[in-house]
Amino acid sequence: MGEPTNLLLKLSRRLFAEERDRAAFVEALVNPQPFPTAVVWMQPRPEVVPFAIAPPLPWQPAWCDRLSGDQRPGQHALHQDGAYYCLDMASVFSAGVFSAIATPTESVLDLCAAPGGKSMLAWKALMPDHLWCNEVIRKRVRILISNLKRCGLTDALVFNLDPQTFAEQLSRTASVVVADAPCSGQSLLAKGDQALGCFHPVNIKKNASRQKRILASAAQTVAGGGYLAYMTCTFSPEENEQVVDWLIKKFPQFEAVDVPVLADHASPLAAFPCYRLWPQSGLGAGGFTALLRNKATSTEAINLDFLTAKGMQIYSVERSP
Ligand SMILES: C[S@@+](CC[C@H](N)C(=O)[O-])C[C@H]1O[C@@H](n2cnc3c(N)ncnc32)[C@H](O)[C@@H]1O
Repeated sequence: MGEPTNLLLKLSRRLFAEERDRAAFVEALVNPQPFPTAVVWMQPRPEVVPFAIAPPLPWQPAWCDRLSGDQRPGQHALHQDGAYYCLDMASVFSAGVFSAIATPTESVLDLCAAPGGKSMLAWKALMPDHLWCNEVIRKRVRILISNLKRCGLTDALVFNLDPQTFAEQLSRTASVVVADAPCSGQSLLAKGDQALGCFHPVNIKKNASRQKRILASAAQTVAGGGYLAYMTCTFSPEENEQVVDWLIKKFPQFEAVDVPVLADHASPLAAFPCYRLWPQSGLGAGGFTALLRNKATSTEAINLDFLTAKGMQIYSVERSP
């Protein structure tokens, strides 16, 4: 077992009142354990699923399976065929907020999309007429397109733009905007990955500023009556509850809404609804998620010229027999 740093111990004291909970949280980060993988079925689930499946969780959609034990679904031929997308259960947890949105939706904009997990989950959960997937880092666009193409989301449009461009060009347009924001990545430790400086106050502050910038653009892009889903894979309140609190104050037309399937995971660190998955739950590496609704009514028509000029189309590939 590794030794916890002072910064991790300090964070644990801010997150939990009970010593037992602090110890379990710290242990999950310094002594990583394997987490179950999830598969999201992008094609109809075969009658015989070639994996051992764990019992479903309350927030797990019917088109998603949680695998038991140490299985490698990414190496199966069905994966190459685009039958499913593999991800961490923490992503499925965060996407649980989609269950509180009426379907079908007109348009979903995923502002921080690569490699594509939340786009896939949004597409399955919300059945949008339009799926717009944006990734600001150019070299990550390729993996995003490759995953969307493999899984058959060839109607999606892919963008490589700063989120501010959407606020300008698709102002008050999208039914749902997803901001799975870059963060300090503290939950990566629970998976045994490195997350250098993830507890350092300067790093946390820098991430919180970037998250607020992204959310300000996101808020301006949501149509009247539409939704903004905010999620991270980190634990610092500065990047989670405090960012949502900032958003509600800055854009008072937004309110955080209840997500009934996540009720057991309500964050005790906010007076409004938002949700946390802890790494010590054993269900996933952890994360934060919140759903905000735009109470305003004004909506603008889709700017088709912008979509045509900046959206990259995904062409389907012929599958080999
Ligand atoms: C947590 S990852 C997204 C994971 C993805 N949503 C998924 O489920 O597969 C955050 C993404 O935000 C992108 N990003 C970094 N800086 C950004 C910025 N200033 N604005 C928007 N996205 C940014 C990163 O390149 C990264 O792809």
